[in-house]
Amino acid sequence: MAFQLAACAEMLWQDKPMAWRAARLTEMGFGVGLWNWPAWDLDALEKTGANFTIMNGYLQGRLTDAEGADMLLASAQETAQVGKRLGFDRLNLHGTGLGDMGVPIPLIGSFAPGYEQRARDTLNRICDMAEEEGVTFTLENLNPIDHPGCPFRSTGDVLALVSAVNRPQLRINLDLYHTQIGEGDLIRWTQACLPWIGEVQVADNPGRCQPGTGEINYPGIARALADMGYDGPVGMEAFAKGEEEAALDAFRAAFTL
Ligand SMILES: O=C(O)C(=O)CO
Repeated sequence: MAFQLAACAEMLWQDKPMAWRAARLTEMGFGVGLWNWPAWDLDALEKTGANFTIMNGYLQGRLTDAEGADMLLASAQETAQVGKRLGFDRLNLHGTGLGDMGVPIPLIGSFAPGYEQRARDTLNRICDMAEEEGVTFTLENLNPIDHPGCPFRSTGDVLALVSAVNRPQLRINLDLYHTQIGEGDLIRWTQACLPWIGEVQVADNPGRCQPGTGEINYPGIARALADMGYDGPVGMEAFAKGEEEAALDAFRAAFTL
């Protein structure tokens, strides 16, 4: 059983240019995940020939009201254009942005009554666009401590929405670091999400560093994923404790069966 391993370049070698990081991950045999595309030099990234796996969209708007939904659809479509240019497999609808003064704000939801139906309608519009563009979006579970106020602060929220929309253009980006903080019970949540998983993301807790630096039994999770028949993407979205190369080797070892 071989998983498709990738790592988030944003969190590694933070003193190096992004294209350098993408090239280094490629040399080491990993796919490349990225955040925040407006800051990047797309030409330089394109030249790396990296296998770009998942990109956090630079999103504006909201899922849950007409005006916000139009904005969100437009920014998801811009994300799709950048994603297609670099050949990303998945585009992540990230639930928060940074407002004035760097305070996190919910971008794609709200807690108003009835928000689920409006959110489903907007996600269906995003799926229609994704079908035309030939791209896949994911919705990621976040946790309420790192992302207070975010509507998708539990695995259950994300599972409920993605399973209700139930379209191939919308998958779950199951982030087990966030699940661990929010809910725990990682293997049961993975099993519940399995039919809709587009990617599994990993980091240990506390500290959000590579597998083996905290309390999560990632080799056990890798075995459970294999037993469930999952052989899809696993992305390390984590800081390196120590040297990046050693952190990536530890990640690879945890997910090599
Ligand atoms: O912002 C976060 O915490 C993320 O997991 C980004 O994907």
